[in-house]
Amino acid sequence: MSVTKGLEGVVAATTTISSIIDDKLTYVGYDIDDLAENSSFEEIVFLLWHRRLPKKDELENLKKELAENAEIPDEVIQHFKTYPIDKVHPMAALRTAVSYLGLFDDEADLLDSDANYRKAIRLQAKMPTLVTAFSRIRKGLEPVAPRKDLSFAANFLYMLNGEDPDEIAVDAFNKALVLHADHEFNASTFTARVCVATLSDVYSGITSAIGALKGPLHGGANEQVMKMLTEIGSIENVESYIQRKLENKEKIMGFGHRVYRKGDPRAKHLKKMSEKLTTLTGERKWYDMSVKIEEIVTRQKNIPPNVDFYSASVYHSLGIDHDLFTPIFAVSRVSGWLAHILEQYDNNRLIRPRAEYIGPKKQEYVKLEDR
Ligand SMILES: CC(=O)SCCNC(=O)CCNC(=O)[C@H](O)C(C)(C)COP(=O)(O)OP(=O)(O)OC[C@H]1O[C@@H](n2cnc3c(N)ncnc32)[C@H](O)[C@@H]1OP(=O)(O)O
Ligand SMILES: O=C([O-])CC(=O)C(=O)O
Repeated sequence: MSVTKGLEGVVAATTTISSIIDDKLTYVGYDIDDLAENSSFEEIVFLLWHRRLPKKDELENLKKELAENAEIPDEVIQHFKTYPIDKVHPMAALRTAVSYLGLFDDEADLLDSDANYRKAIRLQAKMPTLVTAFSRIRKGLEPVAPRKDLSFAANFLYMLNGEDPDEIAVDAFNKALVLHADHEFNASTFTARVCVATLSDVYSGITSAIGALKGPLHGGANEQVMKMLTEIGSIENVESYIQRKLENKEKIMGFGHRVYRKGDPRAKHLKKMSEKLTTLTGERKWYDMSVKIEEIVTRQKNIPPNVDFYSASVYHSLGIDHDLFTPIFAVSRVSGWLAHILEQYDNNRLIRPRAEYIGPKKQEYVKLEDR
């Protein structure tokens, strides 16, 4: 047996959902650059789940289904109110809430493909409501009910703040959702697939995926990037802060990737958005500091930024609390997780690799009283 640490380069299955080839990302063969410039997030959801772009009426129908399923049970709202609100990270709250939500879905344990598709709609529709309801409850505010006349992106911002978002914010948020929707066999998607490959249910798959996304080496990095930017504080401090980190062999959050070598194709879109939004808010320093960090890390380590780096200053500029950055990633990525879960069920085999045992062998058992 040969072991590849972290399964680097190991191809674990086939997929028709997304690909990363020669540092290019596609969803069902469509280049991420085209999708980022042109698509609504709802179109991406359709594309990932049906492997083709929707016609107008199909898109309208999906939007309607998402809008009609966006409300969450009152029990879930009341449940949030029992959480130790000032200690709980929103990703932990989301992980718990998705699991809890499953208890109220009569079809939770039905595994036929129609029931699974209906659950996919319900979960995708409810994720923004869960995140925004928790965010409001912990601030002592009542949750804002979803509206049926707003796009997916606009509805999120509306439910978060309780007021109509402006067009620039909606466009930026929509683009961020498009860019985060799927990414081949990343850690959280793989986790979801491993879970449902036991023929466990969709809610278990998504709950496991949220747990995996939460870690700072994966989706949790976007919050850590903003923490770093806040700690640095101003452009004059960038050089010494980053040098110190590199000398101490600490990782710079938002840099590096297991698959991309020349760079993450999503980062340039977020960088452009960061420049635009930070200029508009009069807080361009976050963008300028980020650019300087990028210069130093690429010059010294030749490690380019990933999707999490510039998304931090984008979300900050949209007025979003820093610990909601990763839940927002989940609001988008649940579309990819669901696509992969449905693909896994369609052609399932238990996922069960081997481990090479390197511990002691042929040990002789010694009775408790003789040890
Ligand atoms: C949505 C996402 O999940 S994107 C990734 C989000 N995560 C982050 O931004 C956290 C920071 N980045 C990292 O920790 C890593 O680059 C990962 C986890 C993304 C990829 O990890 P791996 O493929 O296992 O690479 P690994 O950690 O082995 O790094 C390889 C080398 O590059 C260095 N390196 C990798 N990333 C960084 C970084 N961000 N800062 C400094 N050095 C780094 C490592 O120290 C290592 O150097 P060495 O060979 O001298 O020991
Ligand atoms: O693919 C990965 O390893 C991580 C990543 O960029 C993502 O999930 O978007």
